[in-house]
Amino acid sequence: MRLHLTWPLLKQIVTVPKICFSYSITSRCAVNTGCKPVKRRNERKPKLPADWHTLSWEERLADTVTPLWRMSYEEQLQWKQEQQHKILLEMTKQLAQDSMDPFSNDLRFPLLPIVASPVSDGYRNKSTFSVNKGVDGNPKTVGFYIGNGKAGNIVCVHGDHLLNMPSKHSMVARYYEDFIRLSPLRPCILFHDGGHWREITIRTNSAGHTMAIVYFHPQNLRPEEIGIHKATLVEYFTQGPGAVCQLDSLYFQESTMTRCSNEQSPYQLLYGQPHIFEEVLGFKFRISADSFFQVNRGAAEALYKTVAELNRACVGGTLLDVCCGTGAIGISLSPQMERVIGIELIEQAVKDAKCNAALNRVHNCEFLSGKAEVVLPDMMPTLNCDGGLTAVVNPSRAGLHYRVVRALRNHPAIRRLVYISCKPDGEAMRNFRELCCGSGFKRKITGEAFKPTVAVPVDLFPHTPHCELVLVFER
Ligand SMILES: C[S@@+](CC[C@H](N)C(=O)[O-])C[C@H]1O[C@@H](n2cnc3c(N)ncnc32)[C@H](O)[C@@H]1O
Repeated sequence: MRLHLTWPLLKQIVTVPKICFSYSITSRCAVNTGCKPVKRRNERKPKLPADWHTLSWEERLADTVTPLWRMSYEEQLQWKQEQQHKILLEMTKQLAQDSMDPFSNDLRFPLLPIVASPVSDGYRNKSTFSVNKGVDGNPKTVGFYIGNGKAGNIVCVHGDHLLNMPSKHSMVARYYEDFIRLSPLRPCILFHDGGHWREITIRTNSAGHTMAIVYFHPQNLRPEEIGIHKATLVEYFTQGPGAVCQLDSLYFQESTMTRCSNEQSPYQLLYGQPHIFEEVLGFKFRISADSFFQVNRGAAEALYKTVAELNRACVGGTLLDVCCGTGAIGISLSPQMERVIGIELIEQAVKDAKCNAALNRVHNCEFLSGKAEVVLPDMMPTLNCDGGLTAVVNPSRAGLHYRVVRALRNHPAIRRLVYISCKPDGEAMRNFRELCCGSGFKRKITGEAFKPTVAVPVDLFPHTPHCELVLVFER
């Protein structure tokens, strides 16, 4: 379809993108979390078909970002259960080595059946699309990478066919592609090579609201020049072809690094509502552009219910919600606790968490801003532990800093700790060993060792190899 536009800033003839509204996915997990880059080499994935390089680009992309897509959801759950069993066996082996106990190749605690996601398709509420050279060589293609920079074989493929993203995300990405193709500015593919248009992140909620965040490299443009392109972008999405996306918020970030926090470079609201809201377990959550929120709302409810069940033994005391994001775990557990203290690195997320407590009339939660490794060790000695003290930790893939584990372990009042990890075979494994090792293992660990007592996988990421593992440690 060709449209003759009359809107002032882009008076051109535009071909509206042919959009296949099925599903697609982001190539990244949590972003803006301040975590270290993740090594993907050791990731557990099913083997690719032998003729992988003869497959279509779409199949190769699906095999890269949703490698379980060929299996039924039942088979996926079984596969994940087996993977979690292997990871926990490896953990048991490492813990046995640390304590010089014999290892008999069995788990010494129950691994409960994986909790399924209530929705297996189109579940993502956040996706980040890259800009790079497409299959046809067009450098203004918005999608997901296949290949790698070192080998120089990156191809950016549209993700419309992928199974885990709502069609709205593909739609906004396609219109963003159309917009940048109309723009006289180049895409920013390699930072040292110039160009401006970078990724787009799209967030949606169950009420159908949509937030888009456009990342832009300013290079040497003057603020007034950038202002013209921002105005063009707003016009495209409010009065031009992109208006069909019905964005509720449009943000813009001038970013010269792969990831910038709001403090490093503010998220500029160009249009609409400053926040997106979501409801989880009857609580309402405000989510800012920079804040983490679990990508699968329905499965997040299952996760938080699981944590609440496992925390039952600690009802009534104080809960430390370490790496609390917008306060989802602490607030959802607040009815069973006397007091909740959340700690979070991202300032916008802490503001959200405080607002969320107020929004839900929850009066027993407080949220502290900063690195857990700085905040927690100073706070621990001042805590009133009458009624008991417990912790739920849910760090990024980078795991907890050693100082956090040490502060938790050295506090005698903590008898039970719930560790939630989406990558238990990564840095979290180091934390499991630090929690369970003998006192002499590392300097200044004086507290009694923990032991794993039960594990429950919860599937937040159907079609991918990942799930969340909830692991309870007690002493
Ligand atoms: C996997 S998210 C979990 C968020 C929250 N528990 C939830 O369920 O929504 C991890 C969170 O840890 C935060 N984080 C990362 N490094 C941190 C640190 N050193 N200290 C405190 N928080 C940190 C991230 O900003 C992110 O919000």
